[in-house]
Amino acid sequence: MPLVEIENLSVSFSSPDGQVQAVRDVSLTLEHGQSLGIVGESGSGKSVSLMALLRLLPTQSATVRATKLRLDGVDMLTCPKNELAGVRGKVASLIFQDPMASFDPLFKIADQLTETVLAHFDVSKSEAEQRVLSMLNRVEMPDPNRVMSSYPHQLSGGMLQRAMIAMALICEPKILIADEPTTALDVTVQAQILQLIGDLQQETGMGLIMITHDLGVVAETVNDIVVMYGGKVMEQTTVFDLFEAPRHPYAQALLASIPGQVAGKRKLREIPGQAPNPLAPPAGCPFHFRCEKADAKCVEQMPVLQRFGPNHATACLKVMS
Ligand SMILES: Nc1ncnc2c1ncn2[C@@H]1O[C@H](COP(=O)(O)OP(=O)(O)OP(=O)(O)O)[C@@H](O)[C@H]1O
Repeated sequence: MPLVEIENLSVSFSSPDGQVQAVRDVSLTLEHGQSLGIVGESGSGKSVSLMALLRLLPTQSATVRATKLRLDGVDMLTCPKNELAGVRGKVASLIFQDPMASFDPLFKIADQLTETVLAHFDVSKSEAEQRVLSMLNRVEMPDPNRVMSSYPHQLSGGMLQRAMIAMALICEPKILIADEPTTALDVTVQAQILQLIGDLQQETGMGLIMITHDLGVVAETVNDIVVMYGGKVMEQTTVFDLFEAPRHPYAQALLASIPGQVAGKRKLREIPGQAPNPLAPPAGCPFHFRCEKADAKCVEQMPVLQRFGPNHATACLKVMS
């Protein structure tokens, strides 16, 4: 039984300007112990897809449709509201870009982590404190004893991010969902944190979904990858295959935008043009406005994901023909 099963997921939001079509017919699966990156530029529907899975979207404005939405076997579409927090708490932990948001500024790090342990496990306070210290060591926190007695504002960005990872992992989740976990950090610290997340995923055997706009971020941390654009999946494959032979013109453009990939230059290459308007998505391929290969058919016809071998699927009319 897969850890995550999302099938034909569509999400829209009602807004004063109309319906925002945030996610359109997205399907993806994650097996236990596997790692997946969801990549795409801002607004492509990455976070909303995962928030829909966890049933964390605002019920007043969001309409969620799917033929399957399962987390560790639990049907999240029919799960009673009063059981959702329990399912999420037992199965999934989330880490975000802003670790400050996960901590209460008024309490010491040790107290907050210890409370988390006590809420999840039937252990004594001193045992919980031991677990916290050992987890801080595991996330390679510098000077963990000092960190235990510090308030959140006394830690650097990198240390806070390590503390948030410790808080996420101390619940022993079956899946860690990391949404742009390193965007706010400088490049050296970013690399250390990504390495840490990758190592911990291997060590614990938990599943990992890494959401990012940066292909470089997932290259070292995950095995499989979903490339999203305009609320849709454009390409689905292994990281290795994507880097070796990207098929979709958008995936090719993303790869070309990684510093160092463009013949000798270390400058980010922008993809010219604007993302599609989610209030009025085009009938055809959402990337056709910016695609050098697009023709009249791409403007009218929505490409479906087509398989090329066991591990590679692409939604592009030009690749099929
Ligand atoms: N609560 C909401 N109400 C209305 N629209 C929303 C809401 N949340 C997200 N959206 C819209 O849904 C679309 C997809 O957003 P989403 O956050 O999933 O993008 P993303 O790919 O994760 O990008 P980012 O990296 O910037 O978060 C965007 O157009 C966004 O404005």
